[in-house]
Amino acid sequence: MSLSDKAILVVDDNAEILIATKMLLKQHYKKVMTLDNPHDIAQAFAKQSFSLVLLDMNFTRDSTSGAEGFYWLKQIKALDEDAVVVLFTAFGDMSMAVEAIKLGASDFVLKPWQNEKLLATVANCIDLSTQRQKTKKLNQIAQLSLAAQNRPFENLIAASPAMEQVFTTIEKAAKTDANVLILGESGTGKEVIAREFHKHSLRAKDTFLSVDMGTIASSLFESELFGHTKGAFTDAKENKQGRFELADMGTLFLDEIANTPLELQGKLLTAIQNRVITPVGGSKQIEIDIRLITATNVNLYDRVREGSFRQDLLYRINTVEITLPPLRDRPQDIPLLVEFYTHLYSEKYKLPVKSISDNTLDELFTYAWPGNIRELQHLVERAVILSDGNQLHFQLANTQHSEAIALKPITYNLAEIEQITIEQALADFKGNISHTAKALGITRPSLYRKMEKYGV
Ligand SMILES: Nc1ncnc2c1ncn2[C@@H]1O[C@H](COP(=O)(O)OP(=O)(O)OP(=O)(O)O)[C@@H](O)[C@H]1O
Repeated sequence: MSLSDKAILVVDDNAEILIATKMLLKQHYKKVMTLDNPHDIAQAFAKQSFSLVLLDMNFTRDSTSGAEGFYWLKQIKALDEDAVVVLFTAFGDMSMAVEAIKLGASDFVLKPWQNEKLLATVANCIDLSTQRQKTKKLNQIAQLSLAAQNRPFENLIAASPAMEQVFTTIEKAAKTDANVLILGESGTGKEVIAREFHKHSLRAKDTFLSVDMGTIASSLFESELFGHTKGAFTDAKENKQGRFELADMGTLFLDEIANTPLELQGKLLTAIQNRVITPVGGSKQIEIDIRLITATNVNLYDRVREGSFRQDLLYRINTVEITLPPLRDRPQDIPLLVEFYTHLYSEKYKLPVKSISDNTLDELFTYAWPGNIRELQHLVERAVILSDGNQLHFQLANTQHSEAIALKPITYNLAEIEQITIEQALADFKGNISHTAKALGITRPSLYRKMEKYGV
């Protein structure tokens, strides 16, 4: 029989009772600690958490009132409001039992005890403690409205070669616990890809917890990530688990990692490196088992050079690094995304599914998509609602491929520029002559002639 690793604390002033309970419990539980002086309880709690405390009711000689037991029970609850305490007494009666339960004890055991009965009570109470922890964690996750987001993501549209590469990386790395850093412009689908990693990982059945580091007030960073104990600061009315603890056994996704204040980056690094955290106001270290995925739309390497992001942290989080291409570099995905979102929003708003003209599609191919897929999604939604007739019309901002605007031509020779543009367009449209010709604003025969002329 394998021993449970739940920790139990036994507090009794009678040395024989401590020896007997320890011998009995040690057959089933790896960690059994005994104390003959209740004044040492706080010190023991500062060092580790206990799944159960067996507590005597009377410590002073000839005392039978149980008042001491009640006092120490309250002290334990003040140290850890979730502590599961079972009271022991040789002089127990029903009124004492009721009083103890009212004060937060989980059960009551009369001395002398029967071994089987004591073991059954301990096992039940430990189950209760585990259940209580789980419920608390689920409630907190639900409060963060993350439970709903925990469903697998089904709407992943991608057929471009650039995205194929991303999928190959996911296939290779998802089942390892390697830290993943996802880079890419805003709206390119970094969170979608993080969820995809989780969905294909060995932790898929556990929580995927997403934290937007850009929205946490800097004063609350530490407590949001690592939790706090009751009274750690003015508003800390009760113990609260941080996101690292809530994501235990699952995946923690830290979005906008570049927003982590420099003074907290060291603590983050220690937590990731040692897999332990210390809640604010607490002294106990808590072990955590998470898979870490981070994302950012800024250049972290530049941030390291500027001194606003720690290099050691970067090298800790980027074991696997993925750069998501902007939408303008994956034109093959545009028609698929438009079609997907057209159906989605037509259904949502109970409107007929409209088609898209070739001209409009051309406009979408040459558009720069500064907001990437998020922008496309919103534009399609608006077009589904507002377009007259049976075709979709898009209200595009006045931007063209940013590279075309941003980059100076590498040559001023018009023929060379034409050749480079044709080669680039052919690569973008994966050799599709119709789409390339449309994007270039020429006919298919004209494109063939030019390809022949330049030997493309
Ligand atoms: N491949 C895809 N197929 C369908 N929809 C997608 C795809 N990728 C992203 N989206 C949608 O685009 C929107 C933006 O995606 P997401 O939030 O993952 O981007 P992000 O890169 O994390 O953005 P930010 O940097 O602003 O946090 C979401 O509504 C998401 O559902």
